[in-house]
Amino acid sequence: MATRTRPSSKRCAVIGGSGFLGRHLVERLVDRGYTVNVFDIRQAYELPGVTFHQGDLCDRQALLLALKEVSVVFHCASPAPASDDRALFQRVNIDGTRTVIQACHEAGVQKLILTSSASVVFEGTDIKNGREDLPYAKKPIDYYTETKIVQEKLVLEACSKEKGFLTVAIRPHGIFGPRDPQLVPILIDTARRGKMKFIIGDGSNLVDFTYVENVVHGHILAAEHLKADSPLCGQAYHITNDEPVRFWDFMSQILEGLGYSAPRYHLPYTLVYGIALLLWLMALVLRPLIRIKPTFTPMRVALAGTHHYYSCARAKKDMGYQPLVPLREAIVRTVESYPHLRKGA
Ligand SMILES: NC(=O)C1=CN([C@@H]2O[C@H](COP(=O)(O)OP(=O)(O)OC[C@H]3O[C@@H](n4cnc5c(N)ncnc54)[C@H](OP(=O)(O)O)[C@@H]3O)[C@@H](O)[C@H]2O)C=CC1
Ligand SMILES: CC(C)=CCC[C@@H](C)[C@H]1CC[C@H]2C3=C(CC[C@]12C)[C@@]1(C)CCC(=O)C[C@@H]1CC3
Repeated sequence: MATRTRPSSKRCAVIGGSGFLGRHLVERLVDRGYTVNVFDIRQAYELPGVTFHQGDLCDRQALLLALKEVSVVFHCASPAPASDDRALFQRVNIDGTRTVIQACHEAGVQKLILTSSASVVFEGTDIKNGREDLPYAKKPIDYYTETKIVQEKLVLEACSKEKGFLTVAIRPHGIFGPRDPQLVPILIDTARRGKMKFIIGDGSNLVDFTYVENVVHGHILAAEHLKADSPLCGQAYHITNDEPVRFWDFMSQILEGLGYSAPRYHLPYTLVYGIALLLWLMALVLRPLIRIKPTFTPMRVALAGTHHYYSCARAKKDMGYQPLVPLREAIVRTVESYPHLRKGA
């Protein structure tokens, strides 16, 4: 058992603090006067006021060292959705989260803030202004989502005022911003391979894209408002930019901002989804012989061709959330942060 001394409310740990969201969160926490322990499988940077603990979150002993004298834990580690590795998702998002909760108990941590995902309610069909009381997806669109659902339930069910252990889940959607290794790089890679010519469906589907600083703001508000007498205990909160945008307009603004042409030709949604499903099945059958990673997975086609935007009214009401950076400004900042992905660079 770890020795317990009274933790300071300004001492926190960020599990997954070397990742895209995690690092932005760490930087903001340091600005706000927190002392931060980062726990991650890799160390990606150095920062004054931050102590790194390298390890796998499934390793309780390693975690305990990072949680010593910590009162608030942010858990934003996960394998990347693109890894599509069921056993890895199960091990890290489910078994690993159980270990995180257990280690929090042993270390005397008072608050656990989980980065969940709005996709826990998404089944590949339209969601318009979805609220947190939508049921969890019965048929999640991939293993990542399947394990994010179980992970969220584990964390919210662990909330116990009696034990002095409070939990909350933040559900962001479509996080983007400087240093994101997914959205802009995937988009530009697709454009460079000449595959960004088509709009899937009629192009009118609205989606939430959330600037990383707004997601960070939601996490810190949640941590600071989470108290035994607050409505946040054991609840999930959507955090978005609160400006749903046409998926294809958003993609076009990033593409054009970086000097590429926006897609112009339309393809029927059901046709592209059917082809993606076929390719995915073929990849599954051939997996023992050869590992293929198709660009157009059914999950990606569903994300690109359906409405999926969420209400953050609950976060506004319970924790005074308002996005800090509007979408237009967020897109400008993001485009400027990727000079190496500019056409011709
Ligand atoms: N990006 C998005 O659009 C959205 C993200 N989310 C959630 O936000 C969180 C952060 O996402 P994001 O910043 O994009 O992801 P990143 O992959 O950038 O960050 C996750 C970090 O966790 C680390 N990690 C993975 N497995 C382990 C492990 N077993 N032990 C310790 N550390 C580990 C990763 O290391 P390594 O890179 O080596 O794997 C990485 O540094 C995730 O929980 C994700 O599900 C939710 C909604 C949308
Ligand atoms: C809204 C949301 C949850 C975004 C998450 C990030 C990624 C899932 C997207 C980032 C770039 C997107 C993209 C496509 C699908 C979804 C993304 C990977 C396509 C592959 C969809 C089909 C195309 O025509 C090309 C797109 C490239 C960019």
